[in-house]
Amino acid sequence: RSHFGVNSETRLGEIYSVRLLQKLHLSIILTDIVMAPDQKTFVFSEVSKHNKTLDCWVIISGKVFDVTPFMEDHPGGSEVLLAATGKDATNDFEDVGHSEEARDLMDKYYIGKIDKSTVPAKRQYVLSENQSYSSNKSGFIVKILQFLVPFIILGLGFAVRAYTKDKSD
Ligand code: HEM
Repeated sequence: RSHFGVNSETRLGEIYSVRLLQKLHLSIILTDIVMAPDQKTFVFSEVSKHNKTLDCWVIISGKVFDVTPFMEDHPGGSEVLLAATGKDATNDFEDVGHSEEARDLMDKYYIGKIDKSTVPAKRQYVLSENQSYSSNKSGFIVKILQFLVPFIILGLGFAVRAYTKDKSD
C-alpha cells in the first residue's frame, strides 16, 4: 500500500513539474511576442538616413533612438542632436554628463538595437559629386603652382641677370 502511495506521489510531482515547465515555456513565448517590436535590430546605413530636424535618429550605447519628437525640447538644442546623427553618438552623449533624468527619458524614444558591425569607426562625410570634383581640381592646380614657383623665381633671376648684363655691356 505504502509502495503504491509513493508511486502516485512521484507521478503527481512529475505531472506538476511538467505543467510548470509548460507554463514557463508559454510565458517565455508570450514575453518574446510582446518584446519583439522593441528588439528590432537596425543596420547603420538605415539609421544614418534619418538625419533631419523632422526625422532624426541617434545611436547611443548600442541602441537606436528616434528623437524627432524631442528636438524642440532637448535642453542641449536640436543642432547637437542633428550633429550626433550618422555616427555612434555614445561618446558625445557621455561627454555631456547627462543626468539620470535624461537617461530615464531615453526609453520614450527607444526604437531598437543597432547591428554594431555595420557602424563605421569614423564618421563618414559624403561629398556630393560636384564638391569632390571641384576640390580635387583646385587641389591639383595648387600642386602645379607650388611645383612651378621655384622655376619662376629662377627664370626671373636669369631674366634680370641677362637684362642687367646687356645694359652694362
Ligand atoms: C535620447 C537622447 C537624449 C536625451 C533624452 C537627452 C536629454 C537631455 C536632457 C534631459 C538634458 C538636460 C540636462 C540633463 O538632464 O542632463 C540634456 C542636455 C544636453 N544634451 Fe542631451 N539628450 C540626448 C542626447 C544628446 C546627444 C546625442 C547629445 C550630443 C552631444 C546631447 C547633448 C546635450 C547637451 C550639449 C546638453 C546641454 C548641457 C548643458 O547645457 O548643461 N544630448 N539632454
